[in-house]
Amino acid sequence: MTQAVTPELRAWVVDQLAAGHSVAALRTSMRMAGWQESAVNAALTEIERGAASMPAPATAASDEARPMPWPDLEGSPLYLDGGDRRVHVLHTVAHPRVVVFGDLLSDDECEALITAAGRRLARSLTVETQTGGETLNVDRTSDGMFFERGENEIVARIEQRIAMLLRWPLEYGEGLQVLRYAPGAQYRPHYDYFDPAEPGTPTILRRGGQRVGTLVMYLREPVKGGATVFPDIGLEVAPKRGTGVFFSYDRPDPATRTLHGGAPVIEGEKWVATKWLREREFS
Ligand SMILES: O=C(O)CCC(=O)C(=O)O
Ligand SMILES: [Fe+2]
Repeated sequence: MTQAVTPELRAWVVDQLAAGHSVAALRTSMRMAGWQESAVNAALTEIERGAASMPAPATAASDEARPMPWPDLEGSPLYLDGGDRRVHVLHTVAHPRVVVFGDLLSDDECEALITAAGRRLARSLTVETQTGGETLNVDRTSDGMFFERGENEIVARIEQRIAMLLRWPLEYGEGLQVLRYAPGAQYRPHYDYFDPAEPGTPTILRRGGQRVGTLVMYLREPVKGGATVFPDIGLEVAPKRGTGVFFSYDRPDPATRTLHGGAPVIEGEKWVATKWLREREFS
């Protein structure tokens, strides 16, 4: 039996959204109230269609904690269960919310990602050269590519692990991005959320909502340089292979103190894989 979307349910969802509750929080409440996933999806789709033409609420009126991707650090554990792997908790910061994971990826997993991504990086660079359409972004001088979610066995396994560690549905994640930094390459300090003031942002948000968390995983260590830096708090995370730095941000605002960047690589090559998490399903 499929549950129908009643006018009451629809009205309730509209009210909750107007009060500034996130879609992720609504999904959780609806599921807890016994609504089937299909009814939840149908209601949200219907309302999203209507909401596209409505102004967004001016501010998130609620002070209530909304669900965020974050590991269970209750009792300050040294290790976390990543399902198929025991992951180390090396370092945490409260504001911004940062956690550094050790032994998140095996050496073999790092190499497999580099090999799979490297083929595609080479190809995309060739295409750019052929068309002459290479655009040089001075803020980001690395080369990158995206995997599809679940594209191959390694990617799927890592995505599963991340979902379990961060207690965030796999479907809310973007495809894994791989970046390669040659000597001199860097990623200047930036925020990963989409700037609400940019004209293109509402369109981007239609697919999965805002970004709420970033996990940067180091696949290959440079010889020198290449730390992930958080200038607001003076934190530098060393790009150690297999380690990952996660940070979350509950609103698209510099007050989250999530300004971060990739410092210039001085010697050697740095490779990272980045997983961005959205507020809701990214499809
Ligand atoms: O390479 C790094 O250390 C940071 C990467 C980053 O900020 C990103 O991928 O958004
Ligand atoms: Fe970033």
